[in-house]
Amino acid sequence: MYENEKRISAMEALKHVHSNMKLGLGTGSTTKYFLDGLGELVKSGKITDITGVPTSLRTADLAKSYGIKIENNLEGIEIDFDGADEFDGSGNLIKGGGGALVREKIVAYNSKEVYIMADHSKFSEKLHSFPLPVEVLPFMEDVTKKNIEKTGCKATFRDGKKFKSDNGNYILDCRFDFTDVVLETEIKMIPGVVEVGIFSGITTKVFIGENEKCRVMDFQKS
Ligand SMILES: O=C[C@H](O)[C@H](O)[C@H](O)COP(=O)(O)O
Repeated sequence: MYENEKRISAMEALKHVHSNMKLGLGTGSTTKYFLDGLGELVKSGKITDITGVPTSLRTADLAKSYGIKIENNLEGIEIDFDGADEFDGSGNLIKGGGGALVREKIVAYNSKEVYIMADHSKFSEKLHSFPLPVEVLPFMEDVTKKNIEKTGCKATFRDGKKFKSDNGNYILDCRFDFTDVVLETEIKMIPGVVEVGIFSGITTKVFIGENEKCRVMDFQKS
């Protein structure tokens, strides 16, 4: 869905990459357009000396296949490029639809700039349309689920517990009427919760594909 808009947003974001940069490399289908484009530039030698910090095993594999140097070292990341499942007018995000939220949040938090690429359908005035992904430890996970539900949602294990993250944990998809960003800390306080897919105060730009064009929203990292 909206593949062309995803590609347009990724190509616009890619214009901010030049030789000799250290980048955060996100996960998902929109980021894949970015990585494909970056890979072409690297392979053709138009851009050189790119180091990437990947947010998932699949992103690491893809980047390596393009000859992009991979490093698991957070120091000096200039821009993190990633997608989102939903975003609002303040740059708050819901992430984790692909199960990569833990590593994505670590990389985003430690990057100077965070550029999000998305098609227009991911925008909501108030975050509500995408169920909030929460990563939980595979230990007493049914109790963790019940405690999360006390915050006002209906939670479901992704693929009935068949899905495990790169970190070996379960993902709960939590359906709220409205995902208030204050839930990030409330849910994170629950024992057994590893990370919450609310990214607040972390985005610096959102590239939004709208038909054949790209609109850019700017924010300050808090
Ligand atoms: O865990 C996955 C990530 O948060 C993705 O960035 C997010 O799900 C968006 O993915 P896509 O670009 O495929 O819609």
